[in-house]
Amino acid sequence: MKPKIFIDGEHGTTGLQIRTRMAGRSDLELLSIPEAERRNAAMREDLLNSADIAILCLPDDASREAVAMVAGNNRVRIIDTSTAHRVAPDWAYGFAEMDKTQPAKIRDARHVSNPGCYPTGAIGLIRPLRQAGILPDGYPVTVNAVSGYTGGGKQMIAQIEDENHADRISAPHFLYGLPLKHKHVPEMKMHGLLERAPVFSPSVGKFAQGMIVQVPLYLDDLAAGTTLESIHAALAVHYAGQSIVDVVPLAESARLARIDATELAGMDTMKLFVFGTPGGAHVNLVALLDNLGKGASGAAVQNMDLMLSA
Ligand SMILES: NC(=O)C1=CN([C@@H]2O[C@H](COP(=O)(O)OP(=O)(O)OC[C@H]3O[C@@H](n4cnc5c(N)ncnc54)[C@H](OP(=O)(O)O)[C@@H]3O)[C@@H](O)[C@H]2O)C=CC1
Ligand SMILES: CC(=O)N[C@@H](CCC(=O)OP(=O)(O)O)C(=O)O
Repeated sequence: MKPKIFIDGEHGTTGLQIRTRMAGRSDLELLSIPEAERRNAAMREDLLNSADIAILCLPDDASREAVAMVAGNNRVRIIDTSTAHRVAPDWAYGFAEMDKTQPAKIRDARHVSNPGCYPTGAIGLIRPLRQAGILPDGYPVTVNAVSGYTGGGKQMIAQIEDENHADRISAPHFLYGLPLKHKHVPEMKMHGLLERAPVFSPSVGKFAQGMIVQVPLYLDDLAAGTTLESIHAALAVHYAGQSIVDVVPLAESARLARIDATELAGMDTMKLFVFGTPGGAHVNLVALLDNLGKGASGAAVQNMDLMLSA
């Protein structure tokens, strides 16, 4: 029997992209809800309870409600793409490359929380340096980022694409999250193994898909003797043996004049760069990804496949 997959929120931005990735998969049976019934709680409850894996592509509150709908069902497994369960101790964090043991944790989990798009970049850069002893306890980490506007879901897409929208956004690039209380900070802190919450400043550019996450650091304030080379080596060792996260060689990074935020649009991989001048005082760590690829839908499909491999 083919595993039954239900995407709750399949007509939204993340859900649609997961559906696209599953098109043509003859190894799966996709359960589907008509678009007009997408908020029909009774139909959703029925489909959620009929699935082997339910992928939640909903706002946080609706995700919590969906989890409650399967509370009495000890068979259905869940992947939640929302923020609702990303620091919950009994949910596996769905970032397979963050540790060598993480794929097995995801494979065997009943409940998997898909990481946020920004945290995928930030944790991807920070965690290996914490584990290697390069980034000291208490270092004041900052994370600056730009996302494609699909990161804001249907509402932001309409605000940017619909010229007649009542709350139209016409800026080519804008900062938001200005009170510095973004919902992604707790997962960056927890899974980045940080003692102090990072200062996180996100922004949106007028392009649909793509993302740059930057973590600038002072070399003097890292472990004694840290260089661009030793940071690069720690990342390269951490990500050896897998094909999703690519640590770009230092010599290749040194030749680049600029980074295009849309370079990986449509792809489910992530590139990590180490920038700076040998002998200089600073290093800028950069992650490049698609907010809807490795940042959301691509990661969800990767997690589903891991869970199905159990
Ligand atoms: N977009 C991105 O890049 C990323 C998104 N995520 C997360 O994925 C989740 C979905 O986001 P996204 O796809 O962008 O959002 P969208 O707004 O594009 O889609 C959400 C979908 O959920 C539906 N929905 C909302 N409330 C309910 C409800 N109570 N019951 C049933 N359906 C409901 C919406 O229907 P309706 O059209 O009626 O509103 C819509 O179809 C969010 O938690 C988001 O934070 C995570 C990483 C990246
Ligand atoms: C551009 C934009 O608005 N982005 C969203 C994050 C998108 C995302 O990653 O969703 P999760 O919060 O579920 O992780 C935001 O900042 O809230």
